[in-house]
Amino acid sequence: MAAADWGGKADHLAGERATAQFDVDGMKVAWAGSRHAVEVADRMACLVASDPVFRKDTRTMLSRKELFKDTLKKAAHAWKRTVELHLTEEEANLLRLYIDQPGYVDLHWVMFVPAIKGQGTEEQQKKWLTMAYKFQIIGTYAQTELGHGSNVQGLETTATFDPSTDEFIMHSPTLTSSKWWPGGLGKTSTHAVVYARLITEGKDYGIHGFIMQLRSLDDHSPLPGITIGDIGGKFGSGAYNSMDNGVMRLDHVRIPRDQMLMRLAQVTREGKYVHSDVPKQLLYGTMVYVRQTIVADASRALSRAVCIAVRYGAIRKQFGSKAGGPETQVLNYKTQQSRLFPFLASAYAFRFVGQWLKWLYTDVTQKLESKDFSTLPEAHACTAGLKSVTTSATADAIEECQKLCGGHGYLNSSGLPELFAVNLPACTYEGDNVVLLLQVARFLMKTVSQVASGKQPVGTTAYMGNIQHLMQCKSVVNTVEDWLNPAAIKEVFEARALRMAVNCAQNISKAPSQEEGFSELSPDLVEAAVAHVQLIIVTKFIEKLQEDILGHGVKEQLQKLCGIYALHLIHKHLGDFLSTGCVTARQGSLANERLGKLYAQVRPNAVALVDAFDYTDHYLGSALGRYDGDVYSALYKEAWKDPLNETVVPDGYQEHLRPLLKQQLKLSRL
Ligand SMILES: CCCCC/C=C\C/C=C\C/C=C\C/C=C\C/C=C\CC/C=C/C(=O)SCCNC(=O)CCNC(=O)[C@H](O)C(C)(C)COP(=O)(O)OP(=O)(O)OC[C@H]1O[C@@H](n2cnc3c(N)ncnc32)[C@H](O)[C@@H]1OP(=O)(O)O
Ligand SMILES: Cc1cc2nc3c(=O)[nH]c(=O)nc-3n(C[C@H](O)[C@H](O)[C@H](O)COP(=O)(O)OP(=O)(O)OC[C@H]3O[C@@H](n4cnc5c(N)ncnc54)[C@H](O)[C@@H]3O)c2cc1C
Repeated sequence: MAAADWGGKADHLAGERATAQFDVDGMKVAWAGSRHAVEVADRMACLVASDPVFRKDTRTMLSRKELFKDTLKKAAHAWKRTVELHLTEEEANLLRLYIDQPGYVDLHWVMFVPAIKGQGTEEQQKKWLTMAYKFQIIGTYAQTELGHGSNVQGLETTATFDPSTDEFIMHSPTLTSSKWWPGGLGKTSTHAVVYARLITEGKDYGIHGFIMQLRSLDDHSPLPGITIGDIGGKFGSGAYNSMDNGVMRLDHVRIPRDQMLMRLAQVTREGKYVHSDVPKQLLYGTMVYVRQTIVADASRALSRAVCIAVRYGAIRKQFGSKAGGPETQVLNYKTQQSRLFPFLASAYAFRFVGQWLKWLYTDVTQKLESKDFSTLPEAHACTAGLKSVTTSATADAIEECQKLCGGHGYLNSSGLPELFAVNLPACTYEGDNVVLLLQVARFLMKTVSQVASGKQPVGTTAYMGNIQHLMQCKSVVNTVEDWLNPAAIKEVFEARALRMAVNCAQNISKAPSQEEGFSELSPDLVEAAVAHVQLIIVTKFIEKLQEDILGHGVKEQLQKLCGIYALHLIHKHLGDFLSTGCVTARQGSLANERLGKLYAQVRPNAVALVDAFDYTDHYLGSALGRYDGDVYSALYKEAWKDPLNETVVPDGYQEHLRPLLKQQLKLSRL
């Protein structure tokens, strides 16, 4: 597909593609998850790339107002095409993804609709989702406030029941209770699920969700008592500035009682508070759903950055033989490989763990429907932990890819600054990554204490049941080749994760109270949580390799990437592995030696491995990452599109530059 996009011009990367030792189409299927997934993704990517309305090559040069209007235009056009072409939900989601411009529709589909699905009664779903599915209303998710984001229980907005009118009075009692951040709230949304403290019969029952209409469906003006605006420009050009993140104050706004989302709890006509038999944590269910989707987003963002850096690294040449021979492709430098190939491996690792997480989420949702809530804590820990580890690693990697591309990586036309700016907030939204890792740590501490009392852990913590062995085992690795053994790799990751968790639990137990111990040890707990999450990623990669993987050489390449993913973590976190006694210094250096060999084996396949991501030039949006490798022509062409180049002599010359130059010239003649 990318070849069609490239239009049959010279392929500067043909030599690189010729050295691939595997079937790229087979790898595309492994990456996408199925042949069907490749086909739909291709079709939707081409639809977007071939439609002039979805152009984005000058996006970073637009003013905020122009960018916002462009987003409205693209969203409306996407909806028109969705209806005209009778796209399925899967196709429509992909269309939105390839348009690649954050906007109100993300919040509408990814949070507003799921919040009503998860927290609304059947009747409420029927009423509100019917309108939402037809875009008769546009919704957002208004939880965070100026004063509180992470601490959801600390939110201040109130919803006070008035039995005399059968209404809730929605109110922002303080400046810090202003809703702050919700996407689409600023200028677009007509409705929102608003989270507020429910007060009835004089008692505060904590945070609950309410559906509120915010703007008139006739002229879009805010309804009486509601003050709304945009919170202002954000990091970088283009990027997340297409989104109208908003601020909202409510002044005693009345809504009917039946607009409280009543699946988890109800308020009766008389004002009695009644809690259902479902756990109250389901209030957080929308966040669990979105965290799961963010892992897939992270692998996509990381793979885009890696695709750009690998292709450019194969084109870019610096230095050469002293005898005047050809210069060296920068991708051939070992330092470049050791910085870049772990990201290539991570992109595949995050992709596969994201596919597994989607399965886990579906499984938990089915269990919840039959009132089995037993796997909810694990689903929370897995989504929180994986969201955290994958988004942090992705943001760091995109930044490093910019450096890997040298000066040209710093240009907007490389695509990397925008990719970084748009993915950086994923470390914060849907839960700050450190706050989420502390949730994982809490789950681990509980599991350790259950193991100590003889309970057998299940799922992703099942390894903790093997405590006798894992607390004292020594790695069996004796040669460089031994690090090829998945069982040997898994064992050291399990031992490291368990020992770090047990160390924390033991140290907490020495503190005056559990709470003080947890707080004092929180930096160690975060590291223990990261070790546990990295173990999940490594394990799921190893399990993926046990599946039927079709295509010549595909499995072999994935085995190498799995090795790189695991061994680069051992290298990076060697302190953990040494201090917990899981590996010796010698085994650590054997792992590093193995890593070097794997980099050399991946090198001839690097360009083909990023081709397998199957991105169009439109989606990649990078002069450096073009499929045909014609980097320099593209950079040169892109430069001339800058508004500064619209005139040869710049605006401001007559007022500021000319007088200065004339003045200095006059002075020099005196
Ligand atoms: C180059 C250009 C590219 C352009 C790209 C363009 C487009 C992209 C294209 C597509 C993108 C597609 C999709 C994008 C998807 C999403 C991104 C879109 C938009 C992002 C919008 C962002 C939205 C938000 O941020 S919404 C607000 C989110 N807020 C948070 O996450 C708050 C975090 N805080 C919490 O979750 C909680 O407060 C807390 C930290 C968990 C603490 O909770 P609290 O109740 O105080 O209690 P505890 O006492 O700790 O816990 C009590 C008990 O409950 C358990 N618990 C907690 N949470 C959960 C849960 N979620 N599920 C289950 N159980 C939970 C907890 O463990 C504890 O249990 P215990 O008592 O047994 O220990
Ligand atoms: C681009 C973007 C889009 C967003 N979209 C939405 C949206 O649509 N709807 C919505 O409701 N919200 C949205 N948000 C808000 C987002 O969910 C919050 O910003 C996020 O949950 C973090 O909360 P905070 O800003 O209060 O950070 P804070 O909690 O104030 O974090 C500040 C620092 O304190 C640390 N910290 C906080 N608590 C602890 C603790 N217990 N222990 C240790 N360290 C701690 C954090 O690690 C962080 O370093 C969005 C945010 C962004 C950036």
